[in-house]
Amino acid sequence: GRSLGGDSATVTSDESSASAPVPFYGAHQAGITTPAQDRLHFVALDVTTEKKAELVELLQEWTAAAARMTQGKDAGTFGAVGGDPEAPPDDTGEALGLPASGLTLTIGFGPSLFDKFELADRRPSSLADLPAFPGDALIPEISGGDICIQACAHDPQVAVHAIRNLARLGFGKVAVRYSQLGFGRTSSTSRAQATPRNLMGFKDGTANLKLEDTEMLREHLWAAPGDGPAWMDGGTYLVTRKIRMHIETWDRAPLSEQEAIFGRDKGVGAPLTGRDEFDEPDLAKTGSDGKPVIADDSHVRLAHPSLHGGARILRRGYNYVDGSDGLGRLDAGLFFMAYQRDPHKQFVPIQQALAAKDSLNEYIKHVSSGIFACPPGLADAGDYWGNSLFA
Ligand SMILES: C=CC1=C(C)c2cc3[nH]c(cc4nc(cc5[nH]c(cc1n2)c(C)c5CCC(=O)O)C(CCC(=O)O)=C4C)c(C)c3C=C
Ligand SMILES: [Fe+2]
Repeated sequence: GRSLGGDSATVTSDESSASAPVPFYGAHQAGITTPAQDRLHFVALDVTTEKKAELVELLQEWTAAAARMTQGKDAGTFGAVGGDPEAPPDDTGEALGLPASGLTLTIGFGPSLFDKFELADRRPSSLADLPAFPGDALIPEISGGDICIQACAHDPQVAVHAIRNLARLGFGKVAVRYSQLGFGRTSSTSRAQATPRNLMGFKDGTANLKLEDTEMLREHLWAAPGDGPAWMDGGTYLVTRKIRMHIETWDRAPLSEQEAIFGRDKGVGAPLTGRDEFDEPDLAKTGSDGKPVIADDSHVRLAHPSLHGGARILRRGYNYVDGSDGLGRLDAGLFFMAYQRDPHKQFVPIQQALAAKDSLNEYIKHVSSGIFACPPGLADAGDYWGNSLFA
């Protein structure tokens, strides 16, 4: 990992997979199909400089720092303690001695960025603002953003360090709009991962798109040539929704009601029509009362691809607890993140169905929303975040 004195990080073979680095370069950005790490620090920023050249320069500095930090190195070449004692260090230091911890840094560009720097004609139609949904209680101050950066790692200190150093580099050019910490990944994105649980106690991620589903990822995740502007080929679109849970009310709901809401069993995670977690839900099956076993207003039925022309999304959300709300209730829920080829054909119809009649709605409230275009991956150190957009 990072050692005192800066640029000498090495990865030794005895490092466990939780501490090992994830490659930064590749056809697609890391942090999307990367098996979901345990921790999240997500930040949305607004561009404050009016000079395009300053923004491009920042994106280049960010890319260099991200390439270093994801490999377990300091943000800058001198490091936290290796530089001129009369100057502020080029790394803040709180990750000294810590390994890469699976850190991934994933960038996305929000619709509002394209109102600046005469970028309007480069804005993909898939990046159109999301419509309002019934029940939305969005707080503008924690929604939107010109740019987002998702930091995921197995160590929260490493994720926080990465975002802090990128924000530091952005001083005077961008301003942090909001940021969100998350824990306990609420989705598995690989078949090798056990399915984790959300704060309602249910397994979350069972029917998710997984990195092994190469064919489905091509169809549902990655923007392809002809989809939109060429700068997004090989990229994908991120939708974020901060969804607060009325935890105390939920905790007083009977188990049978909780299971009916999701259409799945709480222990194993099996559909109410099956026995094992990965059994396919049988949406046509009726019980002895003649009603569907998986209720018409259950979450799994309303979100199921069969109701949305086969649309699927890659969910990659995290649990959050932001302390308590001053009224004796936990301020907690799900920071939902989903990647897809076109949010207006995937997230939007699914969320329209959920917002209209999901029985879960009694227990949740959407308080923040974001949509971002995440460009393709970088080939090598000569490339930088946003190169395909600004070039
Ligand atoms: C619009 C997309 C979705 C939102 C918003 C959403 C919120 C949300 N979900 C849970 C918990 C579970 N979701 C589950 C399945 C599931 N959810 C979505 C979409 C949204 N969820 C989809 C597409 C699916 C898969 C449907 C299918 O193909 O069967 C499950 C079941 C287990 C699983 O497959 O992951 C749970 C549990 C919460 C708590 C929540 C908001 C707080
Ligand atoms: Fe869901």
